[in-house]
Amino acid sequence: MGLLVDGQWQNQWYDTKSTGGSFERKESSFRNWVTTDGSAGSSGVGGFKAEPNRYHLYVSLACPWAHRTIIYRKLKGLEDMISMSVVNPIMRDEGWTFNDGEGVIADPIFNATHLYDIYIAAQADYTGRVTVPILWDKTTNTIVSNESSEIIRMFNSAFDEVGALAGDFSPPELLAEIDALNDYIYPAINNGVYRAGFATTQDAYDNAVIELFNALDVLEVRLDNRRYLTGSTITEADWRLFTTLVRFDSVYVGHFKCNLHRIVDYPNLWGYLRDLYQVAGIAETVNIPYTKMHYYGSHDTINPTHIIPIGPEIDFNAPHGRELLADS
Ligand SMILES: N[C@@H](CCC(=O)N[C@@H](CS)C(=O)NCC(=O)O)C(=O)O
Repeated sequence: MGLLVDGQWQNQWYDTKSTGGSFERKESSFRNWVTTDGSAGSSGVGGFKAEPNRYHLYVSLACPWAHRTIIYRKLKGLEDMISMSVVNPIMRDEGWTFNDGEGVIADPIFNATHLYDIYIAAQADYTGRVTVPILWDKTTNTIVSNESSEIIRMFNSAFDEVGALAGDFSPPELLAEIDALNDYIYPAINNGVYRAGFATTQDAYDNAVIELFNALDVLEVRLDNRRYLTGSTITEADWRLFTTLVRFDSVYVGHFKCNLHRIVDYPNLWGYLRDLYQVAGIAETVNIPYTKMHYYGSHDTINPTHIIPIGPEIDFNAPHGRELLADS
């Protein structure tokens, strides 16, 4: 794990000293938007028109933020028009690499060895973390965005006029509710598991875990009479929650010490997780062995032996019965 400083790679672990043992995720650096006509989006500069075969996505199959973009690429039928590379699951001193291994799809553009090469290609003096996902523009040779929440909003609609599949996961009438759910779920749950796992003081860990499980309890009640978070249709809020829930019992319970309960202990959350997993195409976006290799194999400070636990056994394909809530 490390970062680039003026385009030079430096190997260092997250600094939690300056924040009293708490892990604070840094803002993403590239914030441009692909739009139907190439006009500027809500941040960044214009010039990124939605066109088939123009963009390339760099991901890790382990990363819950990158997973969002893989799901949207799949559900919106963008696989033939947006190419994709997958980094090696292990991320240690050199950061993410394209070394051969489980799930790896090499970089067809630069044949890069390291993911940081892509950041340097976009900006030779880049300073910052080297994260997935990255949306790369093959026409202007730069990074459009490295912010997953914005990449999925682009994938949701920008390519509709050039052949994407129908489907709007953030329709205008639900947008305020989706944004409110995201604002609640991101700090407490999506990033909450990381705040627990990367904490370096007992207090920081305790606070993160308590907030995490309080939020899961709230959602368990919410899903009692709603099939999905906003009701009877799947929205962006569901996909953003899904990528954390699907990793929870295999990784976050053990590796990040989020062990008050497992997702299989919550009847509604567990049924809901299976329901989303069983949506056509989604199972293909989930790779639990790769995901376990990443977390248990990469974080030296948390798991210095790199031993990967064998379990748990989880049957995401078991019937969930939640279609009975469809009209609520
Ligand atoms: N805000 C970013 C966060 C992405 C992120 O933190 N990705 C992690 C993997 S799960 C990463 O690449 N970390 C490498 C690092 O921090 O050095 C997004 O949502 O796109």
